[in-house]
Amino acid sequence: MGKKGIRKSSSSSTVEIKRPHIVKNNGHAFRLWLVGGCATSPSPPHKHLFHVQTLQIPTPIFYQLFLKSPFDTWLPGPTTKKIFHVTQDSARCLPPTSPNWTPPLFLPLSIPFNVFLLCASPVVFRATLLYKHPFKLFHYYYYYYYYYYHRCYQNSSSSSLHSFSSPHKQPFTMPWSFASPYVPPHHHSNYIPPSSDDPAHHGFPRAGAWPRGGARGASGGRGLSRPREPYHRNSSFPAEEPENGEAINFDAYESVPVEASGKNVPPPVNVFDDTDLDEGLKKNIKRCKYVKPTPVQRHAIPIATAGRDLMACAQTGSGKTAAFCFPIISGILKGRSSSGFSPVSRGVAVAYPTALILSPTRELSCQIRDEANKFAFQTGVKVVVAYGGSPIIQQLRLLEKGVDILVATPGRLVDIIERERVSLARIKYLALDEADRMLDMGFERQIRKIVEEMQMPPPGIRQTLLFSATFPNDIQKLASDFLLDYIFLTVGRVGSSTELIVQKIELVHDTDKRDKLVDHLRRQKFHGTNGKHALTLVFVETKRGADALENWLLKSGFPAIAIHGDKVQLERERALRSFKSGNTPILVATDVASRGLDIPHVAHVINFDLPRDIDDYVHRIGRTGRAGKSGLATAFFSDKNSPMAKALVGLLQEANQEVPSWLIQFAEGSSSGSRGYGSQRYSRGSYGGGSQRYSSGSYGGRDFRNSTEPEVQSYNSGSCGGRDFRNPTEPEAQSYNSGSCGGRDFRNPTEPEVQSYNCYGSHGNADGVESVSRTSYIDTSYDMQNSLIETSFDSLSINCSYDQTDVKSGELCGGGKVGEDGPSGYASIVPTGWD
Ligand SMILES: Nc1ncnc2c1ncn2[C@@H]1O[C@H](COP(=O)(O)OP(=O)(O)OP(=O)(O)O)[C@@H](O)[C@H]1O
Repeated sequence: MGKKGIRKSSSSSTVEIKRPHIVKNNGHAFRLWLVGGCATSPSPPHKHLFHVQTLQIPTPIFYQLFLKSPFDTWLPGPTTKKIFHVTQDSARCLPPTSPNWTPPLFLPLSIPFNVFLLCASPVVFRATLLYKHPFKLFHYYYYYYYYYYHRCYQNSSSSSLHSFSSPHKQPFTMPWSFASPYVPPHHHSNYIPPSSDDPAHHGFPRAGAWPRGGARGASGGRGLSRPREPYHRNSSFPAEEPENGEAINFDAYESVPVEASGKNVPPPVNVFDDTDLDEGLKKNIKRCKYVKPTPVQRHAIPIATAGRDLMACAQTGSGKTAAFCFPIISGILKGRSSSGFSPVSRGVAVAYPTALILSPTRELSCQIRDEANKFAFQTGVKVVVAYGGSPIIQQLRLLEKGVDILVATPGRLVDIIERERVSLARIKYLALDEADRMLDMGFERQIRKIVEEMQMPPPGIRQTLLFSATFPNDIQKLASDFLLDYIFLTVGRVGSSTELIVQKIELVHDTDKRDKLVDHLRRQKFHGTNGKHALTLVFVETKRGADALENWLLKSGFPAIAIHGDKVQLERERALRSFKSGNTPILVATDVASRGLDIPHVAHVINFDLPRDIDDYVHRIGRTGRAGKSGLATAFFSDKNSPMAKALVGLLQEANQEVPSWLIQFAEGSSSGSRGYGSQRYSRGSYGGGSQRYSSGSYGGRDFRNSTEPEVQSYNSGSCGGRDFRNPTEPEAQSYNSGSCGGRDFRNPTEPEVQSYNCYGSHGNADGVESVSRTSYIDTSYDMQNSLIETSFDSLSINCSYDQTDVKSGELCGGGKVGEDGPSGYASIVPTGWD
């Protein structure tokens, strides 16, 4: 398909699809892919919509047309032989029950949509797409359809297809298992059509007009009513600066412990203006209202812009994404000429990205793509995401147009490389987000294959940046294969996001967990604003458990939705969107949602089932208490979790949390031997033994090189989250803090090269010599208390806010502003794919 069959019409903004691609034909039904926009689109393509203006069916036969609209409902088109027009106006003016009513179709560039046609014989379709410049993107709605339609189609006999043809009076209802729960706004009694001169709406209802239930009621899947989704505000299109910011308390980071180990560590910066970043990028940073760099950014950006390899371990929610995106975007802009794509002999375009960012989950990849797009706004840097669970063809098409930064999950990347549609031969920057997860058992082989066997330039030629909130020594050792003369950076008490997250551990019987959960949820409802629940993320162990709990919560009247790896991508994305928007404020999740996802205003994380690995616990609770906000994390601890007790005790102590006495007893009991979890890791360090890691009191990881601690620079006086495994005796570490940090360089078992910065601003080593034993610096430069933080470019007004209740009392925390259509802030999951 591609550009073939598409003709640019006389109007420069209109394209005509001459030969739509008929994907399926069983004699009765066709699914069309109208893919035409790319022929005429100016860049950047992803920010443009095509509006289907007319759809012509010239064959004089009886037919029934079903259109899949962005409103997620199959609706019958008119039974007529004449040309009919699908226009915004007709959709708006006519009641949905009118025979001539058809829903408007808004198409993002080059994304197919479905037309479902029942007719006696094949017909030829023609459609005209009217190019519209969007203020908002709405495209995500209709990619339900691909999936639902596909399943419906495969599972339906032709007789059931014919049952579609009772048209007009009410929307077509699919079998329950295929039915989308979405109710088009036109069916809502309180729908207020937007005025035509309101560019922000383009025929879509206002946010506040979206009800939670819907006319279709039970069609919302499994007979249980589910909150409906509002339209999505795409914030990757930063056309406007946010109108209202939100004060975030960054005091929490004032004395954050920082430790950097390695040779010649570049000094940190205090403000973005002091960095060597590209000017265009700096403008975008200002647009993001990032007033000051977060601690990890202060240290990581100068290291990365100096071209050094970096392994960085910093608290959840502390801004690691920007810490690796900024240097990459800036580097690309500075060395622009070497990027691009070139054709190969077979005429198939091969994309040559300059930067590759790998992440473990699809949702996180999308989030990174969106963040990167935001930072790269108007710089011309092209960001493309590739992830499984969505049609590869769309991703290939985008890649054909060129890519500077490719964000990908490993499996899909390997697939694309093996199809020879992407080459890694010109990669200058490789970043691994959640690097410890990427190098853990599940992904290691694939990552090695990508990094070592697929033409990627070796360390030294490419720059490698590894980031996570946790970095166990064994993973550091693996990761060090990909790095050259790297710096290991730890920021903060990595295991716990300092005291921002109040952690509560409750002793419960397994059979009582649901009752306990209900207690918490009721309390949250009580504390929510306007009767809304505060956003609550409930983690369970298994996918079946997630489904079961979701169903049970729905039956009990709680607006819940589940996300897990067995759900198709569309369902996963829908669940996340619905949760983020506040429409379904309870998300039941497996660990698929535990890492990286930046969901503003998650007030409460409940570990309904505790994870088996303390690192997973750290990441899970890190979904709240982000970017300086407070948060609450509750864990249900039952007998079977006793092997976790020691790790938990250590973690709670590290984060200055209250440790229940019964938990200490469990910890002591399990230290006498019964761990019961086989060879699984529970924590790092001193509580462990043999091959098991239980705890060390020092969370998050330390540079494994520092078993002698050769080159550590310490920037604060705390106990940091990690240590360089290279520095066991810490001879060369630069220490910016005087504590046990969240990670240590595994290279420093004896810490031979420790560089110490006792107090930020008075760079520790009086003689300026780096290779001295650690001294400490207090990092006081990070005071953003009064800065307005608003990461969204979206200017929709924010009306009400959730209560910020007292952290100490153990009540609901997190707070933040929430509008009628959900919390404010950057809605970072913008799905693009189809399943
Ligand atoms: N300098 C800054 N000023 C204000 N807000 C920031 C700054 N840097 C990042 N943020 C915001 O902080 C939030 C958390 O950032 P991010 O998702 O990058 O955290 P993270 O460290 O990657 O977390 P995780 O470990 O969970 O992946 C985001 O909403 C981001 O927009």
